[in-house]
Amino acid sequence: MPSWWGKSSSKELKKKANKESFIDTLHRRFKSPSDGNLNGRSGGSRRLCSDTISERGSLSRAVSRSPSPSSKHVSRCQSFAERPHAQPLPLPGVHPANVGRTDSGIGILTKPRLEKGANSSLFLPLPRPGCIRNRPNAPDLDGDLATASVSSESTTDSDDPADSSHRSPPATDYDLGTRTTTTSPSSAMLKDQCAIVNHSNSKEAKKPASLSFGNHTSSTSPKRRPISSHVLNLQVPQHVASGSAPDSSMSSPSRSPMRASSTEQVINSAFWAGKPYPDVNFLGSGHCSSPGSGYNSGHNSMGGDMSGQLFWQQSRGSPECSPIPSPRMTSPGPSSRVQSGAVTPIHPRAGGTIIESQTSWTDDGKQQSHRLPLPPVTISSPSPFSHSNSAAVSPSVPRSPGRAENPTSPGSRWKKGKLLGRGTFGHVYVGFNSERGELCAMKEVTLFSDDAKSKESAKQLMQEISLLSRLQHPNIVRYHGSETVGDRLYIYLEYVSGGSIYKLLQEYGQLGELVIRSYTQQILSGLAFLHSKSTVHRDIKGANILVDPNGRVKLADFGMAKHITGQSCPLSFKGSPYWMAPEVIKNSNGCNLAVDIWSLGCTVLEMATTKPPWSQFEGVAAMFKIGNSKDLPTIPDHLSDEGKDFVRQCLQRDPLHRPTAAQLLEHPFVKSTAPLERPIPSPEPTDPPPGVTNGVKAMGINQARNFPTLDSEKLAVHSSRVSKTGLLASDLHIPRNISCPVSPIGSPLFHSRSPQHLNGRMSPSPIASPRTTSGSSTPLTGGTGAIPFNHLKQSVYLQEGFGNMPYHTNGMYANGLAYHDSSPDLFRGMQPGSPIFSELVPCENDLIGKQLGRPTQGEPYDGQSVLAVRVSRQLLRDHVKTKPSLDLSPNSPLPSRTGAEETSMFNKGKERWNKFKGDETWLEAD
Ligand SMILES: Nc1ncnc2c1ncn2[C@@H]1O[C@H](COP(=O)(O)OP(=O)(O)OP(=O)(O)O)[C@@H](O)[C@H]1O
Repeated sequence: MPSWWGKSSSKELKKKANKESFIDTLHRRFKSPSDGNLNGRSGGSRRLCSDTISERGSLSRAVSRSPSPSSKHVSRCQSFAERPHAQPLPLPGVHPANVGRTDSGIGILTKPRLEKGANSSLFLPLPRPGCIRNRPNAPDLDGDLATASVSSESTTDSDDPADSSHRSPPATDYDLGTRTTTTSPSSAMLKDQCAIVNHSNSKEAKKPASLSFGNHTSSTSPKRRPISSHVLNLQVPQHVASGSAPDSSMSSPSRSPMRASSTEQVINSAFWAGKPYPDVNFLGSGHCSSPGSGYNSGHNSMGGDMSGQLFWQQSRGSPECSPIPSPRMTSPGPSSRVQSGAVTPIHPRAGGTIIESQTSWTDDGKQQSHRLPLPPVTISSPSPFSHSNSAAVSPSVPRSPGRAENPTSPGSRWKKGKLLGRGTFGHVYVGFNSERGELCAMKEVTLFSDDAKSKESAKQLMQEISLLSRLQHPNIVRYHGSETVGDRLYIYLEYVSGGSIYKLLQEYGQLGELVIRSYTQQILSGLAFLHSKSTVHRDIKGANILVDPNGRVKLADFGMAKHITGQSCPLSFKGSPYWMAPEVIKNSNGCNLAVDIWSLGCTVLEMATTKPPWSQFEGVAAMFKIGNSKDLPTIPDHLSDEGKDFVRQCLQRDPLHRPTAAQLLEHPFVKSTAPLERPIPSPEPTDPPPGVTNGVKAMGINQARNFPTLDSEKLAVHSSRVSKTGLLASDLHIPRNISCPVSPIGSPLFHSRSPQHLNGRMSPSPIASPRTTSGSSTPLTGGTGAIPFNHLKQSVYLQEGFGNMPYHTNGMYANGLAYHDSSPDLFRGMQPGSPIFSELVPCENDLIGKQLGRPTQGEPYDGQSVLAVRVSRQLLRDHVKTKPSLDLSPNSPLPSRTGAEETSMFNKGKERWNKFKGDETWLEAD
């Protein structure tokens, strides 16, 4: 055992207690009814130190033994007092060799002391430095957490992330020791700790800051800050919405070599030379989004570490862990994030490390910590997150596949796979459900409680969870649920395997305009939906936009998102510098939602050039340029006039002049955008009648369960566009490459399968047609009945069952299988108001059906069923290629057939499909 054991263990003991309280608070906040009457405060405060330590050990052991979430879990929900085998951890100062590590992993020598501590009013009798003052009347942890988001917006003391991460090791230990001597329970210890941190921060804040955002004028000399740590820690005084400084990679001293480099550059920059730009009234909460984005997921998000954001670096390599592992990601070399400690999830001591490892590692470059021994006790209990923050809040949101069988522990069904990327809060892994064969993205966050950064991170995570759980849109990454497992929080998200736009740009260079148009259109679609929910993303940039293999785009990383209640509200200093709107930098009033539009304009430029605007400037200089000049960024010549105009529209300095996302969807740059998706080959059914089942499978469970939820708001948003556009058949954009929907695979035989047939987890359709409900319809769809239907280039999504497949835009999609082909014949002739067209148009609770003269009340929509039925059967007829013969009229008979006839028809269809597939000419005869 290294010599630092004693000191470190003392620190660990204290941190453990604090962490317990912290996690307990999380549990209380997300406590499910099943958790019983968990008095968070008392429960947490009454915990004995020994219990806490013991549990920690248990957790640690559990982790090391089975890093997979699927392993037995230890829940913080259970009272430690209920754990008979809980045992204390080794005492500080005890050499590991002397710690009798039993099966329970308990250091025998530690027990008496711990018990003593436990008996002495539950506190660890650690020294308390007299220089540390307790915060008088400090609010309890609940309060802290409950107002976590507020804290950053209302507190007067900025939680400079640098403080926590850059305190000298001795001071840190001293502080930690101090906390442990408090006579309060663990929760109180956390409070004290927070007080200490705040105190520290306060002191730090009193120092001349290198840069002060806010009404306070920056008044510092860069010399006042140690280069290695604080130079780039922008001290961000709060304005209305400020407070704790963000989590901070900003404060991370060594996120990456590039950061170090950047630091030097910053030091040498004019700005840091003591010449702040007085005209730039930097205000805000100090939240500068994901520093992890900074270098890991796209950089330049302001989250504290300006060192990683002040300079645009074109070739950082893949900032994220590509599905194709890059050396950077896997190499432990100096440039790797792991080594750089770049992306510390929540707490610097957790970042960039293999949590499962008990290997000590440096903290702040000087201090070491280690994992505690692991008792054998592993207790699995429901996680508060699982209940209150999971998809359970929305019946239409699919929880993790395992939830149906094990609703209390979704994570137990997911196995952690390869690392996808790292962010501010933690690591993101592929999750695989070996029982379902499904994938997800698991964001793993280690929860710490001993500093303001952790609280801030927790706040943002909870905010992200809260928002995402209510957002269901094809262009927004899907949230499946979350849970706490031990001291880790797992957030289960839709897996978008293509990575971010940023990553694509870094790996493949600038995008072609058609791709830019498509991506932009989809981003806009997501933003329009998000804004319709009065929610602003605040961190739109390439790194936070994921792309799936089919070119579908999804907004991600809602850690900075905020629900706003009015048209405008005080703007927090959040975002990524290069993408940040002027009003955010200047804190002028404006429509909050418009900040996303500005960022979108920057993102368009990013897609066109691989760099955000003003990337030639250092970050702060760029911010000055954005916030204090009248200049517009250079728009590349190769962008079309429409593209240039689109960018100019977005980059209007007056936010009130910027079009809304819904309005921009009408911009010619994106209005006629065609989807990029390629046809999805439809596996051939092997057996006729069983082929029905095969066909269903072929469509994919994920597809079937990922249709967007029927959302009247969505319909309203899109229908409003429709109403402006007018319903002209000529506007119908039928993309090329019809795929599965017209395949005979989607024969009427499919109709007999109810949605539940897919996997028993699908919910009944709220828009099921009589045929569907009778169990005979919904061809092609496998029963999902979902139709993200875009007509007139409008995105209208209908869904039943699970929902949220990123489908959208200028294609007609049914059942997760998009009509990719501009096979106009199938739809040509459909006029607004025509029966078939009407059937394709969702009519429930939207304006479209009314405009089309369709019944809008009481008549379920099943247009896709009708269309699919007719298309399928037409394809089975002799004159398939003779498009004029296609009778898509809803009045065309749908003769009932016997099973044998259906089978025969299916076989014919299959044969014909095999003949036709791959031959697109038949669809282009006209
Ligand atoms: N749903 C997902 N599917 C695939 N990859 C993902 C997904 N979510 C995140 N990732 C990957 O993980 C990386 C980090 O994720 P994310 O940005 O959400 O974490 P974060 O902590 O919020 O980061 P940030 O520092 O940007 O706030 C991303 O850059 C991306 O590469």
